[in-house]
This record gives sequence, structure tokens and C-alpha cells, in this order.
Amino acid sequence: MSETPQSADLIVFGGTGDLSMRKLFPALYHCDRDGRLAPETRIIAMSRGGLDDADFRGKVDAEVRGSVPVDDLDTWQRFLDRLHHVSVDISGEDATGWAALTALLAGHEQRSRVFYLASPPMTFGPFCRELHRAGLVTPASRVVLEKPLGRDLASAQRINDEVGAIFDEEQIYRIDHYLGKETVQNLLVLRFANAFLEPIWNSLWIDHVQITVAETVGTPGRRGYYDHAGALRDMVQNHLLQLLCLVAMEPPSRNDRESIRDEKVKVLESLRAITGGEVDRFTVRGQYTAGESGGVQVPGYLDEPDNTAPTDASHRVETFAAIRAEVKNWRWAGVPFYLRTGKRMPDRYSEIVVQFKDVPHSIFPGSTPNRLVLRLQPSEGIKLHIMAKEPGAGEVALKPVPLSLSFAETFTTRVPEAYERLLMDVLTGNPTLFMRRDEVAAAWRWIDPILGAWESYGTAPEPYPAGSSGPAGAHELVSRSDRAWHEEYPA
Ligand SMILES: NC(=O)C1=CN([C@@H]2O[C@H](COP(=O)(O)OP(=O)(O)OC[C@H]3O[C@@H](n4cnc5c(N)ncnc54)[C@H](OP(=O)(O)O)[C@@H]3O)[C@@H](O)[C@H]2O)C=CC1
Ligand SMILES: O=C1O[C@H](COP(=O)(O)O)[C@@H](O)[C@H](O)[C@H]1O
Repeated sequence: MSETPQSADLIVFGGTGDLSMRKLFPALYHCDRDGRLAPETRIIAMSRGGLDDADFRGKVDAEVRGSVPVDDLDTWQRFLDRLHHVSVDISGEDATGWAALTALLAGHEQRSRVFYLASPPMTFGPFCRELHRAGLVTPASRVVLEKPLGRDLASAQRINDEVGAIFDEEQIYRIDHYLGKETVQNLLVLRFANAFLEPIWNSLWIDHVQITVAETVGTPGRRGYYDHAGALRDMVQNHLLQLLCLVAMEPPSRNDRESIRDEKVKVLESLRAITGGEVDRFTVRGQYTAGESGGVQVPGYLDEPDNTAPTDASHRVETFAAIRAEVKNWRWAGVPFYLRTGKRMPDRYSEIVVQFKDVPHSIFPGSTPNRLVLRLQPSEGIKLHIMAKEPGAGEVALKPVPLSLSFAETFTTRVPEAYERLLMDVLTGNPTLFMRRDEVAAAWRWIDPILGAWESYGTAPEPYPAGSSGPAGAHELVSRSDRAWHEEYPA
């Protein structure tokens, strides 16, 4: 039975940015369409944009309407009517913006109040200080911090301290939207609600794990953010490491936020540090050049259209990262975890591949090891490739065939986007799928030496053409046996 939604004010700092337009507003529209937002709930966007409410509603209408199924214009209009815009520049002295926000929120202290920081991480501390100074932080308010939290461990700790000076830890929601994806949550169910996997979920039976997040999109219009982030900070420090944690963690004692977070931290702390000369051996970075993606010619990273021209940082930033990681504990010793992510790849897909070892002794020629593939997107599902006999008389011929579970075919309900789930969790005060401060710190502790080494090289990453599967060096990271599988049984 669905609960009656409570009235809320959701204030989105960075409400005109890429994240807001591509993910947050479409998700909020779906929540509204499904009746999960109370009639009085308001969404107040903040940016330097100098827009009034009408301008902002026009912008959302133009940029978001095409990406959501607007089958009913009244519902779309109701959604637009919830939107407001307040201009503020956090890097300058700007009293008018804060006065306007204060006026808008006055008299609504009883509502659930959520401040969503969808702006560059360095603005998080200043925004929180200004909110406090304006007296807008009520005991019941919550703050959402987008990833990546900082640029390294030191800046993450500083931001956490700054935000922690204004909000209690229970009020802070550190988001990683991959944790809101259905298949990611299903990974926990697969591992801990099925008995057959646990006995073989270790280095005795598993050869290696591949975690891949491939995107076809480039970074047009995002130079300001991306030049200072890169794939390692933007994707690996958070999304890919969270996925690795869920694959590698020990069974938590309960399905509650602290038990799960405790186990994830243990995994992060067990990651074998990659330092000094090992960085060259175990990591690869690349940057896309012009090529063909999705059937059209696209520019290279340095020529992406943007308001700002490329700088030295643009030349050095990676749009592709691959790492051979290892979890040094009893369960996983010696099992490589290959992490890979890149922009302008040939296809968009995110998946976790668990590659089992071969049978101890094969009596059939042509047998290949089992593999479990968890597809996070698109077409979420789980496939277990097993060996089967090809029908027919004569010599036994083997073929790997998938036992396949497609969520779309098995469950008829719409699979919600991760941000829908997570935004509703914040609005209703459920922090289970959000990250704890020590998790973020442990992830940075492992990433920092890699970043440090890459920055010390002072050289450009390996180029790869848009639409290719990354720089040549990335393929060398994967052992010969892993490659053999790809060659024989492409996804
Ligand atoms: N884009 C994505 O897919 C994802 C992004 N994120 C995170 O979300 C955050 C935003 O990313 P993204 O949307 O891509 O970035 P954009 O550069 O597209 O947007 C940044 C937003 O912040 C506002 N902003 C920037 N500086 C200031 C300032 N000094 N004062 C007030 N507002 C400011 C901008 O508005 P204006 O310029 O008009 O002032 C804009 O609305 C980052 O922390 C990123 O890591 C997380 C997950 C996915
Ligand atoms: O956090 C981010 O994620 C998106 C990819 O998210 P997905 O849900 O579409 O897989 C990525 O494009 C962006 O650069 C990054 O900041």
C-alpha cells in the first residue's frame, strides 16, 4: 500500500546543470506522474543563471520534455508549476539570492526540506555555510552531496568537515546513483538470498571479475567540470568501487544500512595499494580523439563544443580508465578485479562479469569456463553461461549457452531510474542506499596514489578514437585467458 506523500521543499543547487537536466528533473517528473510527490511539493533550482521562474520552466520544458514520456500534458504542466528558480553565485557576495530563497521558504518550516548539492564539489562547503547563515537549516532538513566528493582524500575530508559543521551525520546523504539501480540491489539478493553461489564465491572457483561501465556519450559542454575530474574521479572512485564492494563483500549480518556499509568499508580497506612503478603496470588511461560514435562523426575530447577553450588540464585529463585491482583477503587473494570505464565507447553498457575457473579435469574437448554476467544497463538482467552439448550424434560438441533472466520479461512493472528511487528515499528520510563518510574516505585513500602518479607523469593519456573500445594498452591489462573468452564468445 502506498503512503500519502508528505509536502516537501527540494532545493537543488546547480539546478541548471547537466545532472539536473539529464537525471534529476526526469526522475522527479516520473515521481510526480506516479503520484509520489505531494501536491504542495516545490522544486527550487539555484544557479548563477539570472533566470526567473518562467525562464526556468521554459528551459526545463525545452530540455527535459523530449526525454520523458509526456503522455498527459496536464501532468507535465503540474510538474512545471512546481519549479522555481533563484539566482545565486556562491563564489561572490550575493545577498539578494539568499534573501529570495529565505522569502520563498518562510512559513514552510514544517515541510520536509532537502538541499540537493548538484553543483561542483568545491561549492558544497560554501553553500552549507550560507544556508546556516541565512537560518534555513531546520533540525528536520537533509542535505544531499553528489559524487565525487572532493578531488582527493584531503579535499573530501575538508568538505565533509565543512558540511558536518552545519549538518549532523544523519542529515547527510552522500549519493552514488549506481546504488539506486535495480540490478545493483539485485546483486545483493542474488548473492545473499540464494544458497548455491556462496560456496563458490571465492578464489577457489573464481578466476577474475570484470566491472565495465562503457558510455557512448562524450563530454560536450562539461569541460569546466570534466577537466578537473576525469574518469578516475568521475566514475571509478565511486560507481565502479561501489560495484566492486557489492561483489566482494562478506555477508552482512542484517540487511540494514550500517551492516552493509561496514562490510563495504572492509573491502575498500583490503584493496591492494597500487603505488609507484605499479601504477604503470596495473592502470591505463586514455582520451578519445575524433571518430565515429552511434553512426555519426564526433569530435575528440579537446574539440568538444564548450563555453571555454581547452587548457593544459584538458590535454592531460583521462576519459578512459582501466585498473587491475586486487582485494587482499582470505576470500579473494590472487583474483584480479578489472575495472574499466570510458566515454565514447562503441556501445553503452554496464556489467559485472564473474569468470569462473575451468573444470579441474575436462573429459570433453572445447569446454570453456562458466561465466556469470550481471547486466546493469541497458536491458537489465542476469545470465549464467553454462556448457551444453550441441544436439546430434557423433562426437560430443560443446557450446556455452546462457541461462537468462531478463527483468523486463520477468517483471512487468516499469524499472524505475536510480534517481527516482534515491530522490524518494531522501524525501522520505531513508538513508540505506547512501554512503557513509568513512566509505568515501577509504575509496579516496586507494585512488590517491594512482592520481598522484598520473599527475606526476605530466604526459597526455593514450589516445583512442571515439567509437573504439579504448586505448591499446587497456587490452594488455587483461590476461590472455580473459581475452580468449572475448574472442570466442563476444558479448
Ligand atoms: N552530469 C552527470 O551525469 C553527473 C554529475 N554528478 C555531479 O553533479 C555535480 C554537477 O555536475 P554537472 O551537472 O555535470 O555539472 P554542470 O557544470 O553541468 O552544472 C553545474 C551547476 O552548478 C552551478 N554552479 C556552478 N558554479 C556555481 C556557483 N559559483 N554558484 C552557483 N551555482 C554554480 C551551475 O549553474 P551556472 O553555471 O548557471 O551558475 C550549474 O547549474 C558535480 O558534483 C558532478 O560530479 C554526479 C553524477 C552524474
Ligand atoms: O556519475 C556519472 O554518471 C554518468 C553515467 O551514469 P549512467 O547512470 O548513465 O550510467 C556519467 O555520464 C557522468 O559522467 C558521471 O558524472
